[in-house]
Amino acid sequence: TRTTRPQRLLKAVQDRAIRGNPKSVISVIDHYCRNQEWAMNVGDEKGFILDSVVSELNPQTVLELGTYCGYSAVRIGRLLHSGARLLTLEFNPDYAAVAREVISWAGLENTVQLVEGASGDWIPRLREHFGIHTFDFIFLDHWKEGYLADIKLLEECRLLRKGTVLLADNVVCPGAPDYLEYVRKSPLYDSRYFKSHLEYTKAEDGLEKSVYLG
Ligand SMILES: Cc1ncnc2c1ncn2[C@@H]1O[C@H](/C=C/CNC(=O)c2cc(-c3ccc(F)cc3)cc(O)c2O)[C@@H](O)[C@H]1O
Ligand SMILES: [Mg+2]
Repeated sequence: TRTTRPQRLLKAVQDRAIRGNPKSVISVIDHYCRNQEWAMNVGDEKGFILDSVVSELNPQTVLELGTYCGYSAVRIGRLLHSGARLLTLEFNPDYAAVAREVISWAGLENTVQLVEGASGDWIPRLREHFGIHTFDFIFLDHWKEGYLADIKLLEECRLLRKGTVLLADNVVCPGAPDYLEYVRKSPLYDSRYFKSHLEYTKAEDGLEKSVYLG
């Protein structure tokens, strides 16, 4: 049977990227998705904003919701200092299998841990299962209608602390209106929009950065 888009993206990484070199994995995926086959990675333009938020924060514990092919897990993981860890949740086993290969090709298997399953099932178990106290940084990039439920669940599970930064992809395209309204209205958050473009296109999109005030 035909290969899937994630499998073709992985093949491009294995054929063209240098093993153990996250920067080359990122540039191979961006080149492939810009020139051969679009895919819903955060991409290079919004990725640059993601990089600056992570670099400024220098987080020790990071959570990502929605791994897909592992592009943003590699983007974030490459910037983490020794001892820092990224947990990334992915419920589609085919995407998870591709993402594990991409993360391993980048040489980040000791920094990035992919956990297979639904965010709603796993968030309540992260503390007891992984010994996580609170997260320093959270990247939301899974189904857009799931953003709001998951941020509320993270609050309930007390996995946020004063200063935890949440960064949400696609708040304009495809859009996450209920999430945006919540973080912009809630006194619990100090929220700011970073205008950018939908990956590999000229369409508007952007990232919402929300700091939990506790
Ligand atoms: C509750 C739960 N738990 C665990 N994993 C979960 C999960 N819910 C979803 N996932 C996983 O996360 C990824 C899903 C990503 C969804 N992203 C988008 O839909 C998306 C779409 C566009 C887009 C924009 C314009 C268009 F015309 C078409 C598409 C751009 C983007 O950047 C996107 O992120 C995917 O790997 C899915 O399996
Ligand atoms: Mg996205």
